[in-house]
Amino acid sequence: MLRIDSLRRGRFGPFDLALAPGEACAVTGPSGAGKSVLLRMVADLDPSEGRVSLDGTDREAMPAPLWRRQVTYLAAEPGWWAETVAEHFPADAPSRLAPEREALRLPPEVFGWPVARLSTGERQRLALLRALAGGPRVLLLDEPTASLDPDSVRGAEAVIARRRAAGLIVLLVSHDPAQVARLAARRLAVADGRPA
Ligand SMILES: Nc1ncnc2c1ncn2[C@@H]1O[C@H](COP(=O)(O)OP(=O)(O)OP(=O)(O)O)[C@@H](O)[C@H]1O
Repeated sequence: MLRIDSLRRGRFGPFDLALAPGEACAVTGPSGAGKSVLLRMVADLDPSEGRVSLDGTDREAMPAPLWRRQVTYLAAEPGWWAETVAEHFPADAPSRLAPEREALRLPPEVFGWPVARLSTGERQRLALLRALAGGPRVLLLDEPTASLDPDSVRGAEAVIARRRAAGLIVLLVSHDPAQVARLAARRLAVADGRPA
């Protein structure tokens, strides 16, 4: 269970939310409302006040890198820090993530590609695969399919749905109402930095 209690930072919040394993909640609201700020606070990427816990363990009780491996944020524009794709993944990723790579319509050779040659959509699909590689229990998805063609959107949604069936909790920011309806049974509307 992911619990968010009175999570706030400056003019953002307070936010309260509880999500059980396998649940997905869409964070909706206009541009600039504070959706990404909320996701970044949950991932402990920005300082915040309030309480966030996973199965009763407060995030303060564990080192930040361990928290972020369990509660993983996928930015709308993910960063790449090494030359090749493979350097961003654990060594066993090509075999372990093969079914998900395939569902995302990426070829087996993709791990050998230089990051510089990746298209925008390839970057977005690889960033989703990278976020899944650490085996997160909570995935914070910030417009995860904004640059994808319809077939790739379906592939990404199938990958997310399969992980949810295995217990993954998802917080999803999406501006596509149809995608929100497909992926998330719950909604958290945000306006002017607060729950609306
Ligand atoms: N670290 C920060 N500190 C203060 N203000 C911030 C910070 N990050 C973003 N903001 C501002 O807070 C507001 C909300 O930003 P945020 O990125 O959460 O919007 P959003 O709801 O995700 O919008 P979009 O749909 O356009 O991505 C914006 O006005 C932004 O400029």
